[in-house]
Amino acid sequence: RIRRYKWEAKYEYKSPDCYKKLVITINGRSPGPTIRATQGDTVIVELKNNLLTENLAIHWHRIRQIGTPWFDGSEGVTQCPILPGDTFTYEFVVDRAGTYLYHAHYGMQRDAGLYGSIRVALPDGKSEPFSYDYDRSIILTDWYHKSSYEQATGLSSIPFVWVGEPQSLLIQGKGRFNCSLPSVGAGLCNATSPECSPYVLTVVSGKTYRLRIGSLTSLSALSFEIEGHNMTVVEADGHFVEPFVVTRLFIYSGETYSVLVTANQDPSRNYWSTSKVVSRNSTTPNGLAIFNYYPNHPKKLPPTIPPRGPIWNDVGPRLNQSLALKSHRNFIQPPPKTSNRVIVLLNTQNRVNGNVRWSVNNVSYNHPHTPYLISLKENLQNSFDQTPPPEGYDDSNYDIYSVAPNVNGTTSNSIYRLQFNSTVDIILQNANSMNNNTSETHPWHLHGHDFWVLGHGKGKFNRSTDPKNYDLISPIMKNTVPVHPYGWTALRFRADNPGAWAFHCHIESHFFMGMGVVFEQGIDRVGKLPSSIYGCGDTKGLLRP
Ligand SMILES: O=C1O[C@H]([C@@H](O)CO)C(O)=C1O
Repeated sequence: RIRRYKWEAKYEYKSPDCYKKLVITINGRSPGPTIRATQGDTVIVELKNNLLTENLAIHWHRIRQIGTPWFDGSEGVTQCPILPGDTFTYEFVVDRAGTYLYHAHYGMQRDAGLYGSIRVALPDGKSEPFSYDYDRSIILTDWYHKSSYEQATGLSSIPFVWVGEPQSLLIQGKGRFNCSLPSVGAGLCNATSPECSPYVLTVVSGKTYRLRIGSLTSLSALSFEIEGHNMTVVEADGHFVEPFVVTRLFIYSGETYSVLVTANQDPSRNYWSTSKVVSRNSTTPNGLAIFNYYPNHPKKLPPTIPPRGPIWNDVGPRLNQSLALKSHRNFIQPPPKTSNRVIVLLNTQNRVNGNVRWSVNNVSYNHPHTPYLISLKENLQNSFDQTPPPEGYDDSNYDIYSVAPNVNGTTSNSIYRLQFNSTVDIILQNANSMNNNTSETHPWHLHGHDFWVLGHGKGKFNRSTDPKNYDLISPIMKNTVPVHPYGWTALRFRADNPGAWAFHCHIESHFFMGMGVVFEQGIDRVGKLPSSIYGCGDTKGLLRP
C-alpha cells in the first residue's frame, strides 16, 4: 500500500514551554504529524519548503532506504538542500515494523522543532512477543530559546560561543519554562498559554500500555520515569529485547524504546512522569507530564512532589542498562563471527584553526558542498578530499583521561570506503574533552544500517583482550548507541547497503562541530539518482542535456 502525505514546513511563533519562539512546524504542528504504515508499505512525503529564507532536508531515522539511498535526507551526504519555495518528494519503503523517527537534517534545524514519529505495524497475522492493550508514542526533547541559526553561528565563531544547557525539557512537545524569572522580557512568556499545559497520558486502571519513547534531544541524555510505576523494556531501536524491568529508562538522542507500563497503582489520583538531564551537570529543570488515571481530571496535579530523578554523574546505572540490552531470545539475528576490518574512532574535543571542534582520530568532519552520493556516482573527484581518513589512533601513547594534547587538529571531508558486503567493526573510544576531568556521553547514529552492539567497556579499548568478551550470541541490534564517559563501545555491521551513509554523534551541536564520519559502500550498485537531489555545488549543470 501507498501512504501519501502532503507536508508544508514553515516557521511559526509557538510557545511549547510558554516562551514565545519561532518554531518550524509541519502542517502547523511540532512535533509534526505521525506517519503510520504497515510493514512493506511505500511512504510518499511531498514536502513543501515554506521557510521563506532557509534550506531544508528531512531524515527518516532508522529507515534503511534500501535501493533509495538518495532519500535518506542527509543534506551534504545524500542530497542537495531543498530551496525555499521548492517541493521535494521523498519516497521509500518501510520494510520492517517498529518505532522510527523523522527530523530535520540540515544545519542545526532539528533544534527548531522539526521532528515526529513513524510507527510501522507488523503485517496481519504477525504479532510481537509481548501483549498490551494500548499503544502510545511520545518524543522527548530539550528546548532552547535561541534560534538554531544563532546557536550554529556561535559554535562556528571565534571566540567560540557554546550553546549552553537547554532552557527546558519537552515531553511530546510540551514543557514549562519559569515565566517569572527576571531575565524574561515582557510579552515573551505566557504561563497560562494552553500550548504549554503539561502533556497528559491518560490510562485506564488495570490496562497495559505499550509506550514508544523516542529521544530527539539536541544535547541532553535523559532519565525518564513514571512515578510509582515499573517499565518493562521490550523494544529498542525497532528490535525486540529480552524483557527487563526498570524504574528509570535512560535514553539518548536518536534512540527509541518501547516499554510496557501497567496502570496498577492507586487509581484515585494522577502521577508525575518526568525527564531529567543526566551525564551533564545541567541547570535545566526536569520535564513534567501527567500520567492520568481515568476518570480523574487530566489536569488534576498529582498530590506528590515530582520525582527528582538520578544524580547526573552516576555512570554505573547507565552502563548497566546498555549492558542489559540483549536481543529477544526468539528474534536473534546472530552477527558474523569475524569481521573484515576494524576501525577505531577516537572521540576528542580539540581546537582547530581557533575554533572549538570535535574530532575523530584528530580529524574534524565538514560537509562538502556537493553531496557525496552525487560526487561518487558522477565521479566528481575534486568535490571532496580523496585521502582516506585514519583507521585508528596511536593508542600506545594516548591518555584518554587527559585533555587532548593536539591543540591543532585538522578538518576534512574525506570518507571511509568499505568493501561491499564486508563485515566492519567500529570501536568508539571516548576520551577527555577540552575541560579537565570531563568526558561526555555521545550517542552515535548510523544511517542506512542497524549494527550489532558487541560490547561496552570502561577505559581504553584493548585490541587483544576486549574482543574475547564480545557478545556474539544474542547482541541487540540498534542504529544509535551511546559511548559512555571514558568508555568504549564496539559495533559490527554488514556493508550491504549501496550508498553513502553518515555516522555521527546525534548531539546536534557536536555533529555541527565535526563529530562524524561518512561510509561509502557499493556505489557502483546504486541506481540512477533522481534529478531532484541535484542543484548545489558541483552538481550544477550536470542535468543539462
Ligand atoms: O561541545 C561542547 O562544548 C562545551 C564545552 O566543552 C566548551 O565550553 C560542551 O560542554 C560541549 O559539549
